[in-house]
Parts: sequence; structure tokens; C-alpha cells
Amino acid sequence: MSAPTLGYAPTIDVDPFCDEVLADPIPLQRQLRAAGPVVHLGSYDILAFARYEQVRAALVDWQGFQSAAGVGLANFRTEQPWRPPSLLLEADPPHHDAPRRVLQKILSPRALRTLRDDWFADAEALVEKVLADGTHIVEIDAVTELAEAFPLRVFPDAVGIPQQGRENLLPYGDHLFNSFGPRNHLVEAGESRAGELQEWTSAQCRRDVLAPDGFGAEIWAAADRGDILFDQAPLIVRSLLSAGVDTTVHGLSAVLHALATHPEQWSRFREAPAAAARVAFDEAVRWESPVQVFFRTATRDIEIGGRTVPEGHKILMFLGAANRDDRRWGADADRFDLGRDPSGHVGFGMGIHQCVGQHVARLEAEALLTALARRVEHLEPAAPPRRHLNNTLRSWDSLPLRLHLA
Ligand code: HEM
Ligand SMILES: O=C(O)c1ccc(-n2ccnc2)cc1
Repeated sequence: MSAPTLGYAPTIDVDPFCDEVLADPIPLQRQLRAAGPVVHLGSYDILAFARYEQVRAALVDWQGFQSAAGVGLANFRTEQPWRPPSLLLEADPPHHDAPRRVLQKILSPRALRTLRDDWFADAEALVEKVLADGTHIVEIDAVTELAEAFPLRVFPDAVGIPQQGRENLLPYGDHLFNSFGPRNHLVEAGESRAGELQEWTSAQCRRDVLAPDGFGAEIWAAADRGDILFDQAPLIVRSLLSAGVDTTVHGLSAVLHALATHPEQWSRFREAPAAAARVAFDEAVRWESPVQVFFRTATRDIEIGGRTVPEGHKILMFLGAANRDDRRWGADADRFDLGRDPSGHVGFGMGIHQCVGQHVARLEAEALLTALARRVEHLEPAAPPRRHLNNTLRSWDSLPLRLHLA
């Protein structure tokens, strides 16, 4: 790679996708932020941003830092994508515009209002089921029994896919999020099933298998209206199946872990759960950043942070590091604090690609946390949690909790 033409970027040789960093990225995030506004990652020979200012600047500059060459390490200008590129995540305007407009309307807060009562009732039913076999104190694994169970109970039905094969959703999403990183052992472990999972996922996007009243059918109806092309409809349904489960599973795990390890915050939360639920979830997304990183590709030589990113080169945005940058969040950036205003965090991205499913995620969190607040007076870790390793997602495999019932 030609050296940047202006200034220099300090090199850090730590591999951000090695198991040790994936298990605990905080030390590397501190090192990257301290090194400077732009850092050269020796292990991949690319430039990276870990400070809030540069990450935000790159996210909103979609003309300078494009998504159409892929938002992972692989550069679609020179490498074949492992699956047909996303019409939203891996597209730039103008191609990005119509698919985005269609999903934005289908997943808007107003459109989700029709689901609110059902999702709140379902969250209560799930919490009752999980607490049923306990007396005053119940021990659970919050990952499998709550964080995975709730999205899988409500989201596939909301999309309208058949019951059969829904257990494929989590492994498909896990492989997808691994595939944004380098081809390491995590990607290799998922490759044996990748083809089968991709075929199953694509088969769920056909109009004839989708329920008549779900998000999937609404996407096909947009094609009937001419808002999108008919051959775009299945790929946009695929976006929902790719994005809609793993992300919320790990977002819910993040907020449950945060509240369980900050008991004073849980008491505060229970005083006004409806209002607190949204702040708690966004503060957990800032603090934990379930989606840790995304890449972009420079469309021209771009000056940022006093350095130049050469045209055609990939850059890596450390969203998690930006969300804990004390230049933006103050000296207590590392503290999970329900008294903070987390707005402006980049856990859902920023700009034209900002998460179009964020309102779905927030509604799921609000429903589950409100149901728990009603029945659980105190929650605490029952045993050390176990991290789930993924090239993009920060999450847990197991979160043993002890719940003291109200
Ligand atoms: C806690 C849960 C979630 C987190 C942390 C999250 C995070 C993100 C981030 C960081 C981006 C920006 C990607 C980029 O800039 O390249 C994004 C985009 C996106 N998200 Fe999410 N997401 C979550 C849940 C969801 C859900 C539930 C859905 C679907 C129902 C969804 C659908 C999408 C789509 C389609 C995009 C691409 C938008 C575009 O390119 O215009 N996400 N998400
Ligand atoms: O279109 C796709 O396949 C796709 C779109 C968005 C995500 N995503 C990432 C974070 N939130 C959602 C994942 C996959």
C-alpha cells in the first residue's frame, strides 16, 4: 500500500480480530484512541478510526467513504462477495435510496405501534414462563431464556416467515457478521453450513411462503406499487432476516448484563420503567456496542484527522471505541449510567445508513425490560458470564443471573 500522502499514522500491530481482543476489546480501544485520530493497522495494512470525531465523520461522509465495495474487510472491487450484496448495507445512493425508503416506512415507530401491545403481552408471557418454576429467587441463563427467546418469539412472526427452520436464523446471522471480518477460524467454522443457511434464508424471502400481513408481504406490496423492482423484494426481505435477530439478541444480552452488574441502576430503572427502558437500552448499546465495527472504502484521496486515506483503500471504524471516547462522553465514558443522555452514540451508526431497524430493537427492549421490572425486584450475576466470539458482534454465550422476585 502506498504511504498516505499527508502526515503519518502511527502503526499498531495488534490484530483487532484475534480471540483475545474479541473477548475484551477495551484495552485495544484505549490504545487506538490514544495513538491518534487515524491509526495504521499493521496486521491488515489499512487505516482505522477509534475516536468519536473521526468515526462519526466517516459514517456521515457516504460519498467519500462508500459502502458499495462492502462494509467488511473484503473489497468488492477486487473480491467476489460470498453472497449477493445487500441493497441497503452494501449499497450507495442512488441505488440505496428506494430500498431504504421502503424499509424505513415499514419499520417506522408509527408502523410498529400495531405490534406494541402484542409484543408487550408476549414479553409478559415469556417472563411468567421463565419465573414460573421459582419461588422467591430464580436462577436463569438470560441469554438463552430471555435475550434469544424473545426476539425469536416475536420477530420471525412479524416478518411472516414459516415456522419451519427458524433455528437457522441465529447461525446464519452469526456467520454473516463473522464474514465482515478477516477469514479467520470464526469464519472457517461457519463455512461448512454457509451455503445451506443461505439457501434456507433466500427461500424464506419468496412471496408465496410469506404470511399476508407481515413485514415481508409489505416489502412485496411495495414492488406492486412500483416503489422498488420485483427482483429487489426478496433481497430486502433477506436484509430483515440477516439483521433482525442476532443484533437484537446481543443488544438485549448487553442491557441485561449492564443492569445486572449495576444494581443501583436497576432500582432506579424500576421507579419509572417505561421512561427508563429506552434510555437504558440506548445507554447499553453505547456502553457495550453490540455491533463493534464496520468498514468503508475511500472513493478518492480523503484527508481526515490530519492524514490522507488513499483512494480505493479500506478504512475500519471502531464504533465501540468511539462510544467510549472521553473526548465525547466525558471522563466517565466507561461508566454505564442511566442518568446520561446517550443520544448521538454511534452504536446504530449515523447518517444515511443509520440502523433502519433501531426502532424494532428499542421496542423489543422496552417490552422485555418493562415485563421484567414488574416482576423482578433485584437481579445479580449468578456465575461469571461467557463471551460469544464474533468478528463484528460483541455478545455473550451465557449470562447466568439470579432474579429476586418482587
Ligand atoms: C441492537 C440492535 C442493533 C444494532 C446495534 C444495529 C446496528 C446497526 C449499525 C451500526 C448499522 C449501520 C451500518 C453501517 O453504517 O454500515 C445498522 C444498519 C442497519 N440495520 Fe441495524 N442494528 C440493530 C438491529 C437491527 C434490526 C432489528 C434490524 C432489522 C429489523 C436492522 C436492520 C438494519 C439495516 C437493514 C441496516 C442497513 C441500513 C442502511 O444501510 O441504510 N438492524 N445497524
Ligand atoms: O442487508 C443485509 O443483509 C444486512 C443489513 C443490515 C445488517 N445489520 C447490521 C447491523 N444491523 C443490521 C446486517 C445485514
